[in-house]
Parts: sequence; structure tokens; C-alpha cells
Amino acid sequence: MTPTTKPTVLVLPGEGIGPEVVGAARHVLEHVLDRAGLDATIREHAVGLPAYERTGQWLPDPVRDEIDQVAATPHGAVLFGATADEPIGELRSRYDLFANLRPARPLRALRDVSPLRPERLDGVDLLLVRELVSGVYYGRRRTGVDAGQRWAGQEMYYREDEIRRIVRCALEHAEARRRRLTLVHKANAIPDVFGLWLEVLAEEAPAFPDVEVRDMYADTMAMQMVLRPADFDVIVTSNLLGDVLSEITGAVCGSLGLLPSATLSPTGFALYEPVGGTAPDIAGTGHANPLGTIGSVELMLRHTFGAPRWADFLADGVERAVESCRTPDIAGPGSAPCTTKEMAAAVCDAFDAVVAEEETQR
Ligand SMILES: CC(C)[C@H](C(=O)O)[C@@H](O)C(=O)O
Repeated sequence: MTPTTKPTVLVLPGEGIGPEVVGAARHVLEHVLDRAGLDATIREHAVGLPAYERTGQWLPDPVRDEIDQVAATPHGAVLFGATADEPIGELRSRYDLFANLRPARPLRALRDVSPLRPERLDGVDLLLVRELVSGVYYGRRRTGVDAGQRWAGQEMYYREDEIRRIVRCALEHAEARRRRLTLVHKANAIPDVFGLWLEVLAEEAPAFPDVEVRDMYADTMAMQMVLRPADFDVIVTSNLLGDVLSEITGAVCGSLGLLPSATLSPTGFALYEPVGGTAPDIAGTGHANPLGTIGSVELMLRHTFGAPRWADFLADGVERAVESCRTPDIAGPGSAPCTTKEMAAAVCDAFDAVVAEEETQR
């Protein structure tokens, strides 16, 4: 359903490759909105290192105030680039952005880029649902010295309701997709925490009788994701395990730079960001892959703008664009790599072509 009030999108590029990939994705967002006749308020602010250098704050107070306001509106969203952990950890927790959706589907034209044999990619279409505001990331931290030895600890803690809402979210997505859900855990080594995850899953699953539910140790899953990625549909897991597993899905698809994410709060406020980080080794070269951020725009069109048709056109545009335009991470041997900006332009052109075809077919 199209939102009744105009969405507001705060663009927070951050540092490293963040400004480059977000610049490209913003260009694509504005292009699609224009073509679709959709309206939005878009404002951009510095966070992370550039903000710290200017104000001494990673997330400056005025920016935080503005995000507070936008988070309270019915269709508020953030398009985020990349930073070190400070601002992103604070944003996730402050706005209760608990449901991190990380879809991973190899692009047709990039089968040669994945390190996996092409036949292993057939039918790969994963959705990793990662809990994002609890677990060991936010656990009690302590350090000390004992008998002359320094020690450090950080607690892994989960409350029942935190598990229940992410498990439910994953079950709902599984029901709407291919109806398979795998809970990934380490109940053999961390029995109390992951035992509770398993109990909650057993309590929630009966409400979704069409979803085939199973569970798997995280170490086994790490292997299975490489050997048989097509066997899985929705995967739900904790904050830390989800972080590690999503990097594997990046490798399966051919590059971490391809992966998008959407993180939803209970109020509908959402943050969209690529899965890849600041990539300091290539920052400033103009060759970072913007497709993970452009894919995040596609997710924004679905969740915040309620415009799945335009999101589908954009997804088709991306499939077409990579047939001829590829940044160095996905260029493969022998082909000339394109720049971040060229990739954004190629996506806009391909999107226009998809829309034009659609219009002539009607
Ligand atoms: C930057 C870092 C704190 C972050 C995380 O671990 O959550 C990143 O790896 C991610 O996957 O979003």
C-alpha cells in the first residue's frame, strides 16, 4: 500500500566508501521516485568521522534530534553508508532497529564471479534475519586484573521477548516466501542462551503450520552455506552469528559489495544500509561497488514507500546493468571495470529500459 503521508529519508553517508556508494544510491533513489511520481523529503547529514572531525561527536546532537523527529513520523527512513561501530551501534539501539533483513540472491550475470561452481548457485535465494539490538554486542562489559592476569568479559544476554519478536518476524517472512526456516545457534556450547532461542521457536512455530522449521549449529551452517546454499530459505539468528554468516552469503554471491539490508523497528521506522563496511583500502578511488546500497534503496521502495512494483523494476534494472557494467570487485578477469558513478548511471538507464518495456506491453 502506498503511504498516505510523504516519507522522509535522512541520508547519512558516513565515512570510507560510505559517501561514494550512498551518493550513487541517492542518485538512483531520486531517479526512481521521479519516474514513479512518488514524493519524499530527502535530507543529508554528516555522521561518523567527518562529523567527529568537525564537531567532536560521531553522531552530532542536531542530527540525532532530527532522526528522533523522523523516527516518530509514520514513514521515516535512514539511508546509511558506513562508519566504524560507534554511530551505527547507537542508531540501531536507540531506535530499537531489531529486525535486520539481509537478502542474498546471486545476480544472473554474475554467476562467473562467485567462487562457487555455477551449479551450486542454482536456486540460491536466502534471507538472513539477524537480531540487531541485543546479544553479546550490547552485553555487560567488564575488565579487571586477577592474580596478575588481565581479564575481560562481555556477556551474551537475551530476553525472551527479544527472541520472540525476531523469531516471529522470520516466520512471517518464511511464510510469505518458500516456507522454510532455519534457526542457527550454538546450543551445544552456549546452552542457556540458545536453549531459550530453541524453546521460543518451538512455542512460535505452531502458529505457522505451513513453514518447515529446523535448526542448525552455526559451524555446520557455515559449511552448508558454501556446500548447499540453495537448501535454505529464511535463516534466523543472533546478532553475532548473523554478522558472521552474512559475510559468507556475500562471498557466495560474489562480493560483499552486492548485499543490501533493511533494518526495521517495531514502529515501522527503518534503516537501510549495505552489508559491506567502510572498505578503507578502496575509499576515495571512485570504484566502490554501489549495488549493495542500491539494493538497499530497492528494499526501501518496498518497505517504506510501499511500492513493490517499482522495486521490482529496479531489481530488474540491476540485473541488466551488470551485464555490461561492473566495478572491480565483480569485473572478473579481462573486462574493464567501471566506476561507482558509471554503475549508478547504468542502473538508471537499465531501469528506464525496463519501465519502457513494461509500458509498451500494457
Ligand atoms: C560495523 C559493525 C559494527 C557491523 C556489525 O558487526 O554489526 C557490521 O559488521 C555489520 O554487519 O553491519
